[in-house]
Amino acid sequence: MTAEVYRLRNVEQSYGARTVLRIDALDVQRGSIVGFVGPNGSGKSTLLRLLTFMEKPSSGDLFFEGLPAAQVSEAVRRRVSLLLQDPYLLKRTVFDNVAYGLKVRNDRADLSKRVGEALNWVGLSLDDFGRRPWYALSGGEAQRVALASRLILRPEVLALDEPTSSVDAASAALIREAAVRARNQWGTTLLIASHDWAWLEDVADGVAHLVEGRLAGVGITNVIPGPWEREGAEVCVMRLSDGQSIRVAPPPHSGALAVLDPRAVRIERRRPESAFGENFLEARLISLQFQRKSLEVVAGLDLAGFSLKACLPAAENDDSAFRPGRTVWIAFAPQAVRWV
Ligand SMILES: Nc1ncnc2c1ncn2[C@@H]1O[C@H](COP(=O)(O)OP(=O)(O)OP(=O)(O)O)[C@@H](O)[C@H]1O
Repeated sequence: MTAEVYRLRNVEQSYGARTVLRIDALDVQRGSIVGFVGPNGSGKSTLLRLLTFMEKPSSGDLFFEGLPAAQVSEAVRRRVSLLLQDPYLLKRTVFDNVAYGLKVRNDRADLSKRVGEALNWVGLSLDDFGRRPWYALSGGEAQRVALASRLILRPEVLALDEPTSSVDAASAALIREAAVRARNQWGTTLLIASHDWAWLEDVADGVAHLVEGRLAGVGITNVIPGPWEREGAEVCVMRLSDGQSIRVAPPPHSGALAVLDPRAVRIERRRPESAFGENFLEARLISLQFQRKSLEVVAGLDLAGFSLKACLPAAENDDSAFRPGRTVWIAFAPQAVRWV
């Protein structure tokens, strides 16, 4: 078995004449947790459908465990499971829903015990829920039953598409714990599309940012939205609604995305005396979030209506100089902006 469970090269997905996903390269290691974040319509669900064999890419190479996707057997595909935001349950009891996958596989040994265990993983008991029909469940319970019906199969890959966005906080916590436990206990590779950025940053080995169907980067990333205007041959400008502007080198082709590493953004408390060669902009500090893994503090900034992130080493904020609500100055070099 390869260490890489997925390898994608130049994968595109189009619907009619519209290309909605264009992934140049993506590798996923076995047993890793990969998060996918991005605005609505950026292609997260489409990518998860390709990775779980629900759809075939329009073009490009998708390898699963070293094999081209088209050659992956039905038995192997069944070890890959997708949980959607709105769970689909069979019009049967909770027990039947959770047991269904095992029955289809003709694997009926200790059925009740295994259904009970799978339900326990998501905080439900067989005694209380086993005989309940599908319609007598809250949204959070239904989502947990749907997850249990996948966990009982001990999937090799579990893809979760916005698994917690329409459930309450208690159900969300149970879903998050059960998914991570599957990875820790069985080595299940987790692919998670979510707007829960804080959770992904906490548990994922890498968080991939999708913007307009393309991978804008892995880790905390800024995409500067534009629109960009040419100012001579060497400079492109984005004009903000408050009169400020951002200047960068021109893109290599139209349609490229401007990406700015948050570690390349400096935050200053006062207006700098000289702005020569750098972008200096007034911003409002909205949030500060400590990252346990990197020991950094991520500052969320509002810049005339669009948000930007900057990383502060934790020690730098010892004197609480930066507090949410304050006006600050941010600085970054034009060359810090990459085009992808
Ligand atoms: N079957 C389809 N036919 C046509 N267009 C589609 C189809 N599926 C997705 N799209 C389009 O592809 C783009 C990406 O959609 P996708 O659902 O993958 O985005 P997403 O990042 O998951 O969005 P959200 O966060 O809103 O769930 C959207 O513009 C969507 O309208």
